Amino acid sequence: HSVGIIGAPFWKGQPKDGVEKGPDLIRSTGLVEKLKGQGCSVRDYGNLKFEHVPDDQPIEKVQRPRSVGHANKQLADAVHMIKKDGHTCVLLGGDHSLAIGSILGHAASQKELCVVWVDAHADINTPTTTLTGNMHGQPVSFLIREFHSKIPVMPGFSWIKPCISAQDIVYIGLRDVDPAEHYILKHLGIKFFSMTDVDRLGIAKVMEETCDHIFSKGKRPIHLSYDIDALDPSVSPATGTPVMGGLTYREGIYITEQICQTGMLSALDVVEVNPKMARAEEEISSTAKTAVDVILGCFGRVREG
Ligand SMILES: CN[C@](CCCC[B-](O)(O)O)(CCN1CCCCC1)C(=O)O
Ligand SMILES: [Mn+2]
Ligand SMILES: [Mn+2]
Repeated sequence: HSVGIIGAPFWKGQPKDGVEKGPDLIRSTGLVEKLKGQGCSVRDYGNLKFEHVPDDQPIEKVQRPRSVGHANKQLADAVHMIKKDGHTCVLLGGDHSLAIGSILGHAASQKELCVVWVDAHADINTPTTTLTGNMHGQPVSFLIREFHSKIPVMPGFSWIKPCISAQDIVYIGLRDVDPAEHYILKHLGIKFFSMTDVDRLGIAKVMEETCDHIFSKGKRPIHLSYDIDALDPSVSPATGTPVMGGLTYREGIYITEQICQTGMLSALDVVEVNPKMARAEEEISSTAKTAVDVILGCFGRVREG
């Protein structure tokens, strides 16, 4: 595996500071050394520098829209470059609004990509349906073609062209979905495995059905967007929007082992690690270590040795 790492210390998709410390916290937990230790070649492209966007007043309810749009344009260009350099791209967040740039940058180099979105949340609010105005709850609505007439024009977002269709994305781990989001998921017929489905089917069947769905017309590059809050807060408490009843550590790692097995992983996001949301040092280290283990599982680490 050839891995290109990019850090995006960005927090403006949500209000809680600390998530911008995610990239360096994950690195300090030994990510590069451990990837090399399991035979990967690794290039760390460092962290993006996000310049201040002045007068970034809310638009209706949407908070910090210009900063989010600008940061994601920078990220999209970086991810595109990393893909052209021939790596599987690993984005270290930062909040989940960064998936806009990560997936668009990925799509610029891989036409037929599909998305596996591992998250307690659907992140599919539009600027109109959002209840909080936080853009980390909206990225998917900017990416899906079926929405194109439903997203209001916003400054900083004119560069965005949706790059996937509703059937190109599968969710795993949903357990805190807003009513408007649920309507959108059902209306667009988007495939999802909630925590109820994980309980009913078991994670092995969930992954089997996920791969059947995304590969129904043949294998294609996968973009795995992994929100650390998909995991149970007992495993990864240091995050901004924790929700009880999440994936176990084993389920979270099994997902990565299965995605790795397809041989089609082309880009990975690991987002929403926020050390300031921890109540104790152990909570920071548990969250950071789990984030590293998620990445190692994507690049060939198997528990049998
Ligand atoms: C479920 N939608 C939320 C959370 C988005 C989480 C983003 B992620 O990247 O961490 O997944 C929450 C909306 N609720 C907040 C509490 C009151 C009811 C609405 C939103 O702000 O849109
Ligand atoms: Mn998310
Ligand atoms: Mn989430």
